[in-house]
Amino acid sequence: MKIAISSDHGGNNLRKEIVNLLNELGIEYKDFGPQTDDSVDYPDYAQPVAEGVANGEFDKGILICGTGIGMSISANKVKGIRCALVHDVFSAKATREHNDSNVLAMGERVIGPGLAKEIARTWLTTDFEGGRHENRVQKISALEN
Ligand SMILES: O=C(CO)[C@H](O)[C@H](O)[C@H](O)COP(=O)(O)O
Repeated sequence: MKIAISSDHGGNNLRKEIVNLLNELGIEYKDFGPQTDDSVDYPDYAQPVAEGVANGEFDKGILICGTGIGMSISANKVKGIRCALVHDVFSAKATREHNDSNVLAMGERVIGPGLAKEIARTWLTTDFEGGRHENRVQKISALEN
């Protein structure tokens, strides 16, 4: 599995925590930054991650900003992206099983690093259930056309 990850300035600290988790789990990743704490615009950092997942270069993406909202709105503008904004472990599991979400968004100003790491771990290790959810995910894709 290959992961793309980025944040804005509001998500820098949590991004570093999640990068540590990816290292612990032995998961390959590309970190799209930012490399400084300067204020940046979240769509600029959502774009390479979302496009990289949509074009198949990466299997999944993780995006972090202050709330996760700006990142999730931006990512979901890219065709093929199903970005889930998640702040609890139940939803992390459900969005993989039911929605086959391919990007996870979280907010550093909303939850602490312990919970965020548990959410990311759950999201990364839960498979799509298929079955009745297959048709629903296809209908999401149909909305893009
Ligand atoms: O997009 C967001 C809100 O939906 C993120 O939380 C951003 O990180 C936030 O807007 C950045 O705000 P700042 O005041 O410029 O740090």
